[in-house]
Amino acid sequence: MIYTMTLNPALDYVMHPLTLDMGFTNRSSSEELHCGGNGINVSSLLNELDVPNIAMGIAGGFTGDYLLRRLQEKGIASNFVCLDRGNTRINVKLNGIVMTMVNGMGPKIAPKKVDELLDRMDVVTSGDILVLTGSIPSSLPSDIYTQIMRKLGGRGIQFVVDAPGQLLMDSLEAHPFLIKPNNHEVGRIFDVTIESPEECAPYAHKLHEAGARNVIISCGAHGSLLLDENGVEHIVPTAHVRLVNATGAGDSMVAGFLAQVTQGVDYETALIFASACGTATAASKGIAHRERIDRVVSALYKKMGRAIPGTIARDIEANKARVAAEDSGESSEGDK
Ligand SMILES: O=P(O)(O)OC[C@@]1(O)O[C@H](CO)[C@@H](O)[C@@H]1O
Repeated sequence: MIYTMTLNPALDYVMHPLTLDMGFTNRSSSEELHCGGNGINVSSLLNELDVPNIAMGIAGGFTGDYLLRRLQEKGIASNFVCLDRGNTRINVKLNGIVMTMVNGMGPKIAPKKVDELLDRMDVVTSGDILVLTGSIPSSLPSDIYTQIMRKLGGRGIQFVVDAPGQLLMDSLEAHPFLIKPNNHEVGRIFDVTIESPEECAPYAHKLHEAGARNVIISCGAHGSLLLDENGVEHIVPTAHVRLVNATGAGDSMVAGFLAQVTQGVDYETALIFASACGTATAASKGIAHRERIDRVVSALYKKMGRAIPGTIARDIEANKARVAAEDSGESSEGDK
């Protein structure tokens, strides 16, 4: 089973302002509300791909109730500690000419709620994957990810960590199965400016030597690099799409990679699929749906001049058949 952990979930309120003049009232042309927070995004994409997973975390107040209800409606299994006071944050994403984000701080979390969460983590057992991703609310100890990994260490659990700066570096002592920073985050860690996957390679090796087993570094439209646990570098480009909203694109990559490697697929194929999932979300309002992922997978293989591997091609065909069957079911329902 794959578990995702979102300590500071959010409702992502996406606005599309036509202007952004500081000090004046600006008007948005449309708005959307999505369930957010990195772990929840990973769970949402896994759910699109029908990969069993459970979203864990801490939620509170009316926003937390809404979030948990939406997860349930979408069929995403969850195991959240509920706060007695305080609201899950609302993160504002201003999707104008330049994307601007204002992320909330999140509610205060009482120590007994942290203990409750740590107790609940005993459900994660040998053979499971635990994805630790996203910011840590300021009222929680800054080493909470390390605490969780130490508590669960030695139980045959694989950790995936997608966190900024020191949080990521501290996690390496637990030899995570996968880390996935982007080029900017890696640049900040090593105090360098890097754009392309090729430029990221020396830093991926440093992260590997420091303890990470697989290192993916995403570089936006420049593509992405995977240094796998055998020390082999893989570089894939990005399919060309119209950018709609990059929020959750990195989380979608993590989900896409896990969806493939848990089926025993080779690392290069998993990276290509991960890249397509990230791109599909960047081209979507919210986390990508299955149909768009399939279209982007096909476009990416075409761009690379390669045939789609059999297992993925069969999944795409099966999904097309499912959608067609649902559509014809709907139209015959409508005829009644
Ligand atoms: O404030 P954090 O925890 O660093 O980031 C939270 C967040 O920006 O990340 C996700 C995208 O990856 C969004 O769904 C969410 O709003």
